[in-house]
Amino acid sequence: MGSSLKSVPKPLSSSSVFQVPGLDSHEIDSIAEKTFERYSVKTANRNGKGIAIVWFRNDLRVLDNEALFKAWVSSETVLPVFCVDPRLFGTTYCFGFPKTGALRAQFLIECLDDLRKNLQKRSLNLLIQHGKPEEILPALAKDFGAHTVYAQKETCSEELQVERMVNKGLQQVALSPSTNAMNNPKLQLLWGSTMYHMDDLPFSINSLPDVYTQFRKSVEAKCKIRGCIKIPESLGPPPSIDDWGNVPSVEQLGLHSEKASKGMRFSGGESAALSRVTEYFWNKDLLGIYKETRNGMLGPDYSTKFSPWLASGSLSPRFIHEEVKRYERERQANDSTYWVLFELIWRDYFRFLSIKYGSSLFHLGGPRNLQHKWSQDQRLFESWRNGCTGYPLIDANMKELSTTGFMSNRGRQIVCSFLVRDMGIDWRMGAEWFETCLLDYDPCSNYGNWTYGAGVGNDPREDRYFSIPKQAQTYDPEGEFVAYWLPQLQTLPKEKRNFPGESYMEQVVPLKFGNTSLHLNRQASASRQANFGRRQQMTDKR
Ligand SMILES: Cc1cc2nc3c(=O)[nH]c(=O)nc-3n(C[C@H](O)[C@H](O)[C@H](O)COP(=O)(O)OP(=O)(O)OC[C@H]3O[C@@H](n4cnc5c(N)ncnc54)[C@H](O)[C@@H]3O)c2cc1C
Ligand SMILES: Nc1ncnc2c1ncn2[C@@H]1O[C@H](COP(=O)(O)OP(=O)(O)OP(=O)(O)O)[C@@H](O)[C@H]1O
Repeated sequence: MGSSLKSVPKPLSSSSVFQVPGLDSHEIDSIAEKTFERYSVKTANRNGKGIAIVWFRNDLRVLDNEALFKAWVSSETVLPVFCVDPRLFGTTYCFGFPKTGALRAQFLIECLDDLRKNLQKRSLNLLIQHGKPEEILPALAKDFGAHTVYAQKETCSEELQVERMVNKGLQQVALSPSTNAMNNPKLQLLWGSTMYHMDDLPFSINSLPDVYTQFRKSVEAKCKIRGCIKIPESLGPPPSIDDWGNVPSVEQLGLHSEKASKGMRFSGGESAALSRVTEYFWNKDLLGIYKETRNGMLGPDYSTKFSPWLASGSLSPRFIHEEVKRYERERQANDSTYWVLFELIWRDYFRFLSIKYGSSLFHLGGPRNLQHKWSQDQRLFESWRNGCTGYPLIDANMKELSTTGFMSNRGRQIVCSFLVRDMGIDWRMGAEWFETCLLDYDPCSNYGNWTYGAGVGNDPREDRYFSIPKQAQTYDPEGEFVAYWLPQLQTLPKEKRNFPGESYMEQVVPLKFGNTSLHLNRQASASRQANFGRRQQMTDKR
């Protein structure tokens, strides 16, 4: 990587906001319309009876949604439901941060608006109810006499617990004396979140390789990525419902509305997701240089920015795969076009790891159950969280996170390493703060990457130290990124912006391996490696 970082257009002014995708609402509607047309079928075999419910979770899309398609095939009427679960707006497990920050709540609201609109175009609607799925779904199944509730399968314990309770609630419907003898509703969970289908893996989940490369090579050699599920032009008729419920406002979710005042502002929803794919692959033709730009930090175009839509399920990874293949046929195939799939396989891998390792992904010792003395020093943690550590590269990244709900992959690795290695802070504090803020929060990718960053993940080789001076020199050599987020650095000469000395703020901790020159870092590192109780590498590759 290093100096070969190719650049893409970057923000010019430090107060500009970049809408992602950067298209107006007419263009977005038109791209969504055309994509839906390509993925629509005029007729499909519908042979079911009665009513089926679709319980939308993290699959807020119409295209390539197996739960929606199966519900349609197996019924005469589909009832699509989203439950605004109050637990999602509570607090994180250990440290009591908001479970969903205002920026992600806003993104979710836009996803729901768009999902409703796209269902309405296909003669359906979205019922929005406030409350717990285990209370809402059995009540609806009973009232409508539904035979099945279809939903996308999740893998982490909080979601699994809800699945169990919904299942139990549905069983009780069948036992209730007032229930029609025919009404015995079932919960049918379908796999849908990954690019490679779980049923197609060449090994059982318990035998999932602990080394990513082994996993990747094996699935690439032995599995085929399934095609997207096409959608019937009409999903109607809709059930007869007087009040379909309103999409909530941020305030109704108990949060204060926030909008990114600078940096990127993402538009939620499937239409925006499909438009971002078109913008990045086709309009701007950036897919062909992705591998050379992906380690950037500034602006919307150094990487795909698909993650917020993938996390909410507004975008199917199989759709991205089909678009990559189409681009390779129609434009060019090179390392960059492959590399987007390579990264999506990382995403799949973390999802499958969450099944193999269960709750240990969230525990301090991680999947390897390593014991290490961690600090929970509040002052240090807050300086990290608020972007006041005295290290511009850390502070700029943390300000981007709280202002926009996004941070580059490079930034995430650097701030994670700093919190864990240089500050020695309990990694779960960082992971929970990410859980609050990230638009793309996904328990598997978030906690999976944090356990790797903290050196407690399943693969001991993913145990890395990121040297801030080296990262700054390599990935922000002219200090453009730090000056964008920390305008007080703009007047400094470019080479000083990441190393401002006393003209910036005091550094809250010294770096574990020194912070003056790379040469010194390497010398110092040799003598201090033992501190962490295991081997740490001065490598940047990922
Ligand atoms: C500490 C830490 C926490 C993270 N938390 C999350 C999270 O909660 N949700 C999330 O989606 N990603 C997370 N990531 C992974 C990665 O940083 C983001 O997926 C990526 O920055 C999103 O930007 P992009 O869509 O432009 O990515 P691109 O570079 O364009 O990559 C394309 C897609 O590949 C996937 N991908 C890329 N890198 C990774 C990775 N390391 N792990 C898993 N999937 C990857 C994402 O789905 C991404 O959208 C985390 C990484 C770190 C180091
Ligand atoms: N989707 C999720 N997002 C965030 N955290 C999650 C998610 N799913 C599970 N967790 C976390 O996983 C952890 C383990 O949950 P679980 O109730 O299974 O714990 P456990 O194995 O009994 O652990 P313990 O005894 O330490 O509480 C909790 O911290 C829980 O909040």
